[in-house]
Amino acid sequence: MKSVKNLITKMANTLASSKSELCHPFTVAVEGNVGSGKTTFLNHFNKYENVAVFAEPIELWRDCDGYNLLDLMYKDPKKYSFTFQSYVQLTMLRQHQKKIQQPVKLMERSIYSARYCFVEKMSRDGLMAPPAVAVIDQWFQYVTKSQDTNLDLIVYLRTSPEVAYERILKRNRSEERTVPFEYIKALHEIHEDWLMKKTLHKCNAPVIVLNANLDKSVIEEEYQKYEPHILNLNKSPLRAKSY
Ligand SMILES: Nc1ncnc2c1ncn2[C@@H]1O[C@H](COP(=O)(O)OP(=O)(O)OP(=O)(O)O)[C@@H](O)[C@H]1O
Ligand SMILES: Nc1nc(=O)c2ncn([C@H]3C[C@H](O)[C@@H](CO)O3)c2[nH]1
Repeated sequence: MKSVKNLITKMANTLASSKSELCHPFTVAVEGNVGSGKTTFLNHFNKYENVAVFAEPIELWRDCDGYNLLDLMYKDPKKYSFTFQSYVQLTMLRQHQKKIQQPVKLMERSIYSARYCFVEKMSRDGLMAPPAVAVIDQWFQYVTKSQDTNLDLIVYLRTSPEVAYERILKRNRSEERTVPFEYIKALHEIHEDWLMKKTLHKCNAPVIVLNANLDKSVIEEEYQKYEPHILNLNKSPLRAKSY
């Protein structure tokens, strides 16, 4: 009788853990400077069927009811920073909320880097006035406390500003043509403070750091080195508590 009871308990626990995985997949955010190679990294993981990959919703930012908010932001940041970040925060929330069948969710950036890196930079540069920052932050605090935006792992594609900038020029995205090196350098320092020194804002998950300066011809090995962590093959313990 005892063995049947144990068997039923075991089955119930297995069911519960698989159900919880369906509701709360192991969620990984790939973070890094502009041009650090996030899209390229995501493409490497697209081949795994148990990973749902979500690229940054840049096409939404390029066409919000017919407006290219990304272009407007880069062309007139003082006028459009708040507008752009409001929409980025909404679209990133939607990415966090997307339900998947797979056990692992891999996202390009997150609602956290939008707030902690980009809004931070706009605030420092006086491109977003303090009242506007306060409103963005109130939404950010409310959303990250009331919705499941938790991350289980952050992959930091760490580049030098010089390498990132060189790649931006080579990719030649139309909206980024006016982006100066100083912006990329400052954004690099903000990522370093957030993810390496952990002196800026909260770092909401364990961070693994990849040397994203490595050239395309050899970087696959760097990606492969961390696959067990990213695919959660070691079945990490229960999810971190909500933030
Ligand atoms: N390891 C690498 N070596 C050389 N070039 C690379 C490497 N990774 C990416 N690139 C190239 O650099 C450019 C930027 O790469 P990618 O679009 O993946 O960066 P990203 O982090 O997604 O940029 P963004 O933040 O702007 O979306 C692309 O032209 C890409 O082909
Ligand atoms: N200002 C600002 N806030 C964000 O939250 C944000 N997220 C991404 N980006 C910019 C970087 C690339 O040009 C392009 C693609 O990543 O979009 C952002 N820009």
